[in-house]
Amino acid sequence: MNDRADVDRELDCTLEYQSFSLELATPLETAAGTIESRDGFLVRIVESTASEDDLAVGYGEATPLPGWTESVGDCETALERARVAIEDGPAAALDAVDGQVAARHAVTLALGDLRASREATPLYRHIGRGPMIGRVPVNATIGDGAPTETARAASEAIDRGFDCCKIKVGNRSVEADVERLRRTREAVGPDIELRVDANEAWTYTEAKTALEGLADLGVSILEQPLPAGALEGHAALRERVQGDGVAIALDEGLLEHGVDAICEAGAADAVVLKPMALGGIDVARQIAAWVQELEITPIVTTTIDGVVARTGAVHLAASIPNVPACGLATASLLATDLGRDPVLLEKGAAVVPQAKGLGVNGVWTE
Ligand SMILES: O=C(O)CCC(=O)C1=CC=C[C@@H](O)[C@@H]1C(=O)O
Ligand SMILES: [Mg+2]
Repeated sequence: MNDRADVDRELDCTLEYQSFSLELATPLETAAGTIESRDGFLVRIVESTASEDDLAVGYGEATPLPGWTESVGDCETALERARVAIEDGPAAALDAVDGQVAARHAVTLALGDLRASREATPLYRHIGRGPMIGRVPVNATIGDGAPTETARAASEAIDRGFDCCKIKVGNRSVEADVERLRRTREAVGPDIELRVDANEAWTYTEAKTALEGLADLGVSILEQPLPAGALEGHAALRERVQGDGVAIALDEGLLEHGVDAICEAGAADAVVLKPMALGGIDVARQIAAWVQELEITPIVTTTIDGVVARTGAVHLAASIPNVPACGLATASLLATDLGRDPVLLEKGAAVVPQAKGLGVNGVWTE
């Protein structure tokens, strides 16, 4: 913090971190592999001044994911650097985690939580400076499974109040995946939004074939059908699907190419913003504002994180005007969590915490 008040306050910051391991209730099957557990670090930053009672605390979470972020080892090394560097102030701690996206996510989230708490404002209003937002729309996340299993999981999600489901594809033949979506559409009816995520699994020909079937089933978004590098391929798919309602979203492609290249190639209708993979909700918020200027839709998702990072992603989504359904309802994928979840899911939306800061408590083990 560098406003006038801070100089007068002689701020003193400490940073600590604790490792954790969270099992998934059921492994999440994706075309990029199976996610069985989430190992990471809880981060706490305490800012104090000479006066005893002037203490502020912020929490962050670094949950590396292979293929998306640095390794757990590199993350821990970066956090140790930040633990020492913060004696010279928050900016030094940020320098210490530069280039390590999960570690930077944790430090920036803890600083954001701390600063928003000092402002006595919810984190989403601290980062977006926008109006009060009560809820953000969310999608259910459904992994790869047999047609009957997929249709059942989607029906259960609808029964729990969701009106949007994102289904993992790309592990089977295109015909088998289209059949999975057909059975799901039969089970949930015409009014539920269905999206699919292929995690780079298809060739252009496979994606073209899939799109014909998916369009007939009213699928709204096809996420990352081709390898991350294939910008021209995604642009060509977009030209093919003009008017048939299937939008192309880039996820891994955003991390590979960035916004400029995607926009220049005309490769995406939407981009997926994963704060953990982008290095923080601050970075993701800037990208969201940028792509909305370019009439590209931002969609926020977790990286199947603990409650601290997941709640940070909810605040990020709440700070983005007119955000569509986001991949934030991943708490149920975890068998255990870091602490109580301040985010209630109801009627297809996440109720945004209005407490000061992040709004997560009881996660730190003394
Ligand atoms: O978007 C969602 O519904 C939840 C997040 C999600 O699907 C993912 C999180 C992390 C890695 C991937 O398996 C996957 C994705 O590719 O979007
Ligand atoms: Mg994805």
